[in-house]
Amino acid sequence: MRSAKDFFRPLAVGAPAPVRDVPFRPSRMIHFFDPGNEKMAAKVPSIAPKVDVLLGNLEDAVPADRKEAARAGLVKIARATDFGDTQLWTRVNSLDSPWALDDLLTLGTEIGGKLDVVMVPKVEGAHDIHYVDRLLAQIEAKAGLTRPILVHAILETAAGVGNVEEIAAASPRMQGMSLGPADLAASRRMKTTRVGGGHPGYLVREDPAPGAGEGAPRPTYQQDLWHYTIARMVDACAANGILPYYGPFGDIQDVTGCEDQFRNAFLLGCVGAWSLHPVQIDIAKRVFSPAPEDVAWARRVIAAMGDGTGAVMIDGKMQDDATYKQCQVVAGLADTLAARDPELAGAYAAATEEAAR
Ligand SMILES: CC(C)(COP(=O)(O)OP(=O)(O)OC[C@H]1O[C@@H](n2cnc3c(N)ncnc32)[C@H](O)[C@@H]1OP(=O)(O)O)[C@@H](O)C(=O)NCCC(=O)NCCSC(=O)C[C@H](O)C(=O)O
Ligand SMILES: [Mg+2]
Repeated sequence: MRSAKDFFRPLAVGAPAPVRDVPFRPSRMIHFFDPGNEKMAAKVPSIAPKVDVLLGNLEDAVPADRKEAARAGLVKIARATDFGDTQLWTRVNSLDSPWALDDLLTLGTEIGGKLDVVMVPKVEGAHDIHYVDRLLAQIEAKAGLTRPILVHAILETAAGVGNVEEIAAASPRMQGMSLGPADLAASRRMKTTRVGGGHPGYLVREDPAPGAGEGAPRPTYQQDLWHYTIARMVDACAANGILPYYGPFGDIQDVTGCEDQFRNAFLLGCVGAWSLHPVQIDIAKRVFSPAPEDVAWARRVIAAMGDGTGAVMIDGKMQDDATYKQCQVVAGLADTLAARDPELAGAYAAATEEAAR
C-alpha cells in the first residue's frame, strides 16, 4: 500500500495527477455492445444519446477469434463518434488473458482522450488494481493525456468479494465496482446457471399453520441470491467514495424480473446497472431515477428542516438530522439527473409543485 503522502502522486513521469474525488456523472445504465459486431456497431450513433454510458465490450461474449476485431472496432467507433455528454467506457479482457495488455496499450494510446473508464474483469485483490494503475499511468504519459482514465472493477470471484474493501481503496483511479453474478456464481460453485436474478429453489417456507394437517400448503418466498454481495459492495464503495453498480441481467425477455433486480440494487445504494440489450435501457433509466413523488417528498423535508437540525413532524412522520441526510441523497441525485434529462426535470418540477399545493 502506498503511503498517504504518495497516494495522489502520478505513478509515471508525465502522467496526469490522479483525481481526488470521483466525478459523479449520471450512469444509470452502462450499455454493453460488441464493437466488432457490425449490426451493433451501426446502432452506436442512435443509442449513444439515449444512454448514460456506452461500453465497448472486449471480454466475455466476444468470441476469441474476434477479439482483435472488437478492439479495432472500438478504436474506429470512438474516433468517428461524437458522444456528447455520454460517457465512453470499455471492458478489457481479464488480466491473465492473452489480450489484456494489448487492449490497454491500444485503447490508451489510440483513444485514451475519449475513454472515461476502463472496466477490469475478475479483479481478485488490490494487486490487480495496482498493476492496471501503473500501466495506465505509463500509457497516459506516453500518449500525452491530460486527464486520468478511471478504473472500474467487476466483483466476480470469491477472492474479489473477500477483498472487496481493499479493492475499493486500492487507487484514486477507482471509479466504482459492478457485481458480475455469472462469473461469481461459477467461482463460488453456486448451483445456478442464470446471469443474475433469483432462483426458485432459493426460498424460505412458512411454518405449518397450527393444526394444519400433513400436506397442507405452506407458502414459500423466493429469496435474493445477491443481497449479501451487493450489500458488501455498496458498503465498500460508499466507505471509499466510489460508485456501486448492479451488473447484468441475462434473461432479456424477463423484463419484470430485470426491473425487480435493478430496483433492489437501487434501493440498496447502487447507482446503475448494465444494459445488455436495447430493451433494458429504459428499465434502467426508470429504476435508477428516483420517482417524482419521492423527490417531491425529499425536497419538502429539506425545506421544512431548515438548517438540517432538530426534529419536525410531516404528515405524521418524524423528521430529524438523519432523515434530512437521507432526503439530501434522493434530492441530490434527482438534481444531477435532471441536469442531463429535461423530461425528468419536468416530472420532478411538476411533482414538487403538486406536493406544495
Ligand atoms: C443478448 C444478445 C445476443 C441478443 O441479440 P439478438 O439475438 O440479436 O437480439 P435481438 O434480435 O432482440 O436484437 C434486436 C436488434 O438489436 C440489436 N442489438 C441487440 N443487442 C444490442 C446491444 N447490446 N447494443 C446494440 N444493439 C443491440 C441487434 O443487433 C438487433 O439489430 P437489428 O437486427 O438490426 O434489428 C445481444 O443483445 C448481446 O450480445 N448483448 C450483449 C451481451 C454482452 O455484452 N454480454 C456480456 C456482458 S454480461 C457478462 O459478461 C457476465 C458478467 O461478466 C458476469 O460474470 O456476470
Ligand atoms: Mg463476468
